[in-house]
Amino acid sequence: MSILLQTLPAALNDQMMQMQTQTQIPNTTTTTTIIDDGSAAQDLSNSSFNAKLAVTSPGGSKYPLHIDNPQGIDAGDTRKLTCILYLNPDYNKDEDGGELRLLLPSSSTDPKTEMVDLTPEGGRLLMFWSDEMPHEVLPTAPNGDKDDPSLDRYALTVWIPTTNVTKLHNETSKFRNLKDLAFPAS
Ligand SMILES: O=C(O)CCC(=O)C(=O)O
Ligand SMILES: [Fe+2]
Repeated sequence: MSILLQTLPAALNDQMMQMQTQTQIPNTTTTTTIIDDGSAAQDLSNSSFNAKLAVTSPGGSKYPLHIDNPQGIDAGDTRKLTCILYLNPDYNKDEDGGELRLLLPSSSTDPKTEMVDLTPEGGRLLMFWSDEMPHEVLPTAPNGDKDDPSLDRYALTVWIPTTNVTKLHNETSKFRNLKDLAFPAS
């Protein structure tokens, strides 16, 4: 784990690691990357990050639809990349719930979103832009006993800031309209 955390920002700024849009869903793969294909030089920090280990209780706990960094520099928030590593090795997709739901563009020409649900299987690493991607966590083990610790959902999130605030809420991103589509009243 420590190796991952130390090398991830540098690797993401490496030309060899620049991602094209790549969505691998679901069960036979452990890595899912949903990143704009114009991702060269987002100026990700290689010296700082925030991290959170979230333990979500069974019995239907959920996390509502949101964008991690909706306001960007207006709120003093420079987080650009969200990386989530799921940690439940024995995840049971029929009972354990807690899928991460992403709202993605239907197509490059269609002003609609489609939902993509990803199971939080242990070992899956998911990355997306913190300032653009609407997402929510569906109920965790909705029929499970809320006091059963074996049903707890574990997720380690690392947020990596950009050192260049012009990269936040960039009007040239192909995901720039997702916020309005996901939150039409706001
Ligand atoms: O645990 C997850 O799958 C996502 C959690 C999340 O969206 C967040 O902490 O902002
Ligand atoms: Fe989030």
